[in-house]
Amino acid sequence: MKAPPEQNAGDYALEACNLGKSFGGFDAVKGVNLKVRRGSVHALIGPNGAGKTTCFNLLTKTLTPTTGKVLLDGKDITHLRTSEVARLGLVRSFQISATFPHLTCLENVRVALQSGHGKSFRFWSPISSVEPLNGQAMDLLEQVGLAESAALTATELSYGKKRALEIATTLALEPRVMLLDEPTAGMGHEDIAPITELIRKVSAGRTTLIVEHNLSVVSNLCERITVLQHGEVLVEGTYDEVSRNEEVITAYMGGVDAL
Ligand SMILES: Nc1ncnc2c1ncn2[C@@H]1O[C@H](COP(=O)(O)OP(=O)(O)OP(=O)(O)O)[C@@H](O)[C@H]1O
Repeated sequence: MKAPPEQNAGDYALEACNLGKSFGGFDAVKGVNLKVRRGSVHALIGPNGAGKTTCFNLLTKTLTPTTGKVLLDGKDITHLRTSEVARLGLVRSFQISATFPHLTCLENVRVALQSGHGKSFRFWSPISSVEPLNGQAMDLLEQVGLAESAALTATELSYGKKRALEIATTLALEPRVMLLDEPTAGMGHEDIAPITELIRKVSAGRTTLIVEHNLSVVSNLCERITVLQHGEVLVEGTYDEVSRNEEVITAYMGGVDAL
């Protein structure tokens, strides 16, 4: 039988090597090895308390690991700050609370563009200095289906559209590797399909890692899935592989029909 092609570091945009995090002696994440293939959408799933958020925060440099390394395009970024890794193209989604509720969609995206250009947002910036960003901001709103909502404030948007706005502000930072934390959390059924399609669309040409509880979104979107349990990797594979794995069925859901 022909051997599978060798993978090399260049095949992976993001890697965790023996990643660990202890909180006061409690190992929330232990010895995690994760390789996110360039151009793929990869999910991190697991039961409550499995260590997904801690792992996500380690990868996005919001937390400093107790052990191990994080590599971006093979480069060790373990000791860089979030802002430094963002400049290298690793960007995590903003939470809804991080969008400015009383600014319009256009203004929110413009703020993100300004921060991407290395300028901090100033409410007193003369309008003439930010207007050149309007075209770019409108393009981003167009990409996420919010062009017609450009003049609405974030508070006037439905929950699903707020998430789309959050994705537009993430795209404003020109991510090559995009990390999305529970993009469908708290969403009504009607918003899940459009946001899944939006993530599929904006993931094209990028590498995406998502932490997601909704398994139908994961099966729909993700080529590879890593299952965490008790802070460790239980299994990694395609959705079909992990959903048939006995250990995953027992550990993750406690029932054969659950996945
Ligand atoms: N700052 C902290 N201090 C102490 N323990 C923590 C801290 N953050 C997380 N933990 C613990 O680490 C473990 C993993 O938590 P984490 O939030 O990463 O899991 P999770 O898989 O994201 O869970 P959920 O799906 O419920 O959000 C849990 O037992 C949690 O209580």
